[in-house]
Amino acid sequence: MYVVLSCAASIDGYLDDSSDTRLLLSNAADFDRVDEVRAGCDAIMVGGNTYRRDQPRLRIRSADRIAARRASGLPEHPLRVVVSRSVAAVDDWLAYPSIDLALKDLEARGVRRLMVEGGADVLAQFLNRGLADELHLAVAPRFVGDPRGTRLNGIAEATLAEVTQLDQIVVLRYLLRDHAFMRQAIELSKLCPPSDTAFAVGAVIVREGKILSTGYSRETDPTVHAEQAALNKIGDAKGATVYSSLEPCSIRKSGARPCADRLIEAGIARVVYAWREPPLFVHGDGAAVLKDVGIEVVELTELAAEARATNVMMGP
Ligand SMILES: Nc1c(N[C@@H]2O[C@H](COP(=O)(O)O)[C@@H](O)[C@H]2O)[nH]c(=O)[nH]c1=O
Repeated sequence: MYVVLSCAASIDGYLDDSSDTRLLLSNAADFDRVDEVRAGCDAIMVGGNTYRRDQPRLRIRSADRIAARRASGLPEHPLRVVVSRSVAAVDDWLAYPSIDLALKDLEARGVRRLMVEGGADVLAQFLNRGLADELHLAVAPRFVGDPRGTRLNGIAEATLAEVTQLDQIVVLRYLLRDHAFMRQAIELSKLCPPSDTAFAVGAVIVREGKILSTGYSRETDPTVHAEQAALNKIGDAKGATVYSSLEPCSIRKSGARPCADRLIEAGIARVVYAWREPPLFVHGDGAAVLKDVGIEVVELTELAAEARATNVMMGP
């Protein structure tokens, strides 16, 4: 299940103040954006406090979006879910005593995309436990300054994927799994048969939060690169993200087709790498080649040392 966290915060990071009335931080355009995200999901979740205090409707507002869902065979609205030990299910709401039980049952019900709209406790649990794929944060141009209000708390690693301005609101879209997938790629690099003349690299190909394929250097023959090995195992990688512990190559000493070209040809949408290729064997600029054709490229410099450590020829 792909999990999208969505909330609006003040400049000072508050999701809500301590008053009984709902704090509206979004503007009309932003509520419309939220409506679009809702329409793309199978279920929407809130916590018990939000359920009690806000009495949220969690319905799609746009008639066009409802019609589009109906036309594609979906129910008009996503399922409505509350996680709380004390709230009982009413109307068509689904109530669960814990996030774990909710996720298990929603998965069984065929929910593929879940949106979580709050409150702070539920969002923090998803962040702290690494259960979420994306965070959409709308920042409103005001301060709340209420020490008894609730803030967006949590410990997670995030990369910025998109910034949108809707009049006075800035919407930040963060991806929350890049670091975990990169650590998996680095683990794969440890499986590479040793070589003094080539790097040890691991690669993971992911689409919509699911791993499509993995590979590592020299996995299937003495010259194969990690991205190439991973691509070779699947027919379709269109729109996927490739995590590679090393920047994809743009030139190969052997004259073989560089990985950057292979990634472009496969229709890869996004490339994340940890370690920029040092000019040891060739002078590569894979990242630039990929960016030139409009592929989103992200460098996780904070994991570069870990990716490099597998390569003993680089010295300590
Ligand atoms: N106030 C606020 C949000 N509040 C969220 O929306 C829910 C209410 O949904 P509904 O009853 O369908 O309008 C509420 O319970 C809370 O989770 N969301 C945002 O994007 N921006 C905002 O400023």
